[in-house]
Amino acid sequence: MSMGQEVRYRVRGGRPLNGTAFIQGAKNAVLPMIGAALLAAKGRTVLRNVPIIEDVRRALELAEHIGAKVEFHEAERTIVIDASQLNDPERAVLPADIAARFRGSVLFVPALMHRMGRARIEGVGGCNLGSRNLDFHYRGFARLGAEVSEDNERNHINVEAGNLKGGHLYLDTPSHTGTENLIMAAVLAPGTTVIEHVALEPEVLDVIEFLTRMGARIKGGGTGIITVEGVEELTAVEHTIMSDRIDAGVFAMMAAATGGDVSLVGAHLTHLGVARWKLEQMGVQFAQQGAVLHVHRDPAMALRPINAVTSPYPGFATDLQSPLMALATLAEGESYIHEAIYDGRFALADELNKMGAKIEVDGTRAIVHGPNALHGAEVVAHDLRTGAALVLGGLVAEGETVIAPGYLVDRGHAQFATRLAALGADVIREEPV
Ligand SMILES: CC(=O)N[C@H]1[C@@H](OP(=O)(O)OP(=O)(O)OC[C@H]2O[C@@H](n3ccc(=O)[nH]c3=O)[C@H](O)[C@@H]2O)O[C@H](CO)[C@@H](O)[C@@H]1O
Ligand SMILES: C=C(OP(=O)(O)O)C(=O)O
Repeated sequence: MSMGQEVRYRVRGGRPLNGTAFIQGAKNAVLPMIGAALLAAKGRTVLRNVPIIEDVRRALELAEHIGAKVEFHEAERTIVIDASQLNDPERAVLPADIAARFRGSVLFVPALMHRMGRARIEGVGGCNLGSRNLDFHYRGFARLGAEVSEDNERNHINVEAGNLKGGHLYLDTPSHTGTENLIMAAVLAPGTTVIEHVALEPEVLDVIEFLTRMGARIKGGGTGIITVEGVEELTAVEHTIMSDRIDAGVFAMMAAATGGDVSLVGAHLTHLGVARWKLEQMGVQFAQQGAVLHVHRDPAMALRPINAVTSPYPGFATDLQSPLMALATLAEGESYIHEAIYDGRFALADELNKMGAKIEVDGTRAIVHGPNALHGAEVVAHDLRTGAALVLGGLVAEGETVIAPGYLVDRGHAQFATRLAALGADVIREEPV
């Protein structure tokens, strides 16, 4: 696609962010919850506080494709899902044209296994961040009794799952979606399943809460070891999705970059983990007042440089590494960033360098030589968070920054331009005509 035919973000820098912004519901909680809703054979699931993002639209298309009835009431930010008709094994397919557009598609596999006895995965997408294997998922399904085979010629994965039963599972590293997927595979498998070395992310706990409300028996959320007692059926229930800590982190960093003063409705400091402390060290001031997080950065004080290493929660979130890199270009001195989750998440550095930054990358380590006066440029959003980080860069750059493809930003941030404009930023989302 050429730049003229796609959504792009156009940002003119120089205005501090001030005012109140609403933090969206969590992308990385709603996607597993849509997968979990498909486990209920009766009734209608109601999910509230749903972010209006492209990944949710793709997930709903996928749910319809396999036979669910879905309604997305956007004004109410509510999804209603009826999965009672998920019984045609011929439809147990995740087609590449939808599934390859977002990572969360892999979270549909447990529902296909339990409801239809099989699954064929023709593609799984997600941001291109280097190698992103799914071996922990498939190995776990196999230990629960599924037969997983690879069709190398077509690049498909076939899963036969007639008789799942509880088992002892583990993850090599605490994979976020891996944890959610193995829990969902276990909740309807007869017997006890123990899963060791699981993820502790707040979204995982929200998914456990949702599944528990549906009737699942899950213990140990947040401890690193989870025990699941299989139940016979799950019921459709109502749930309000937690707020998106990455969206909150991005808005906080944008306020920091511009020397602004914002109130983030729904944001929680505790969900930021180590990112909170790193931003405080840089000179950002936080105050939690109930469900509102106040963020301030004194424009008269220079931002301090920082060292950060990404790691699973509560470590510094890899999804916040990109906006941190953009913020660090403004800090007085050298910042060191080590990306320890993904081996290819530094595509942002070259784009920021086009805007006047001085960032050196060596494998999974980067040095940001600040401070730099950024200037506008035409830049490429290689992935979702690179896109958001470039919008951050644009907010402090001299002149105009044009960021494309905007689709990647729209995958994960709802009404991004509208919310930023409400804070006083000059950001426009341009649609192709
Ligand atoms: C939809 C969703 O929730 N996406 C989030 C989720 O992605 P996702 O769940 O895909 O990330 P994981 O935690 O699984 O991946 C972390 C690391 O483990 C590796 N790995 C993972 C699974 C596996 O079977 N084999 C394997 O080797 C991956 O290649 C990666 O290097 O957590 C990431 C890490 O916080 C975030 O960046 C993503 O925003
Ligand atoms: C990497 C991300 O998402 P996904 O796992 O959906 O690609 C992200 O949210 O930054």
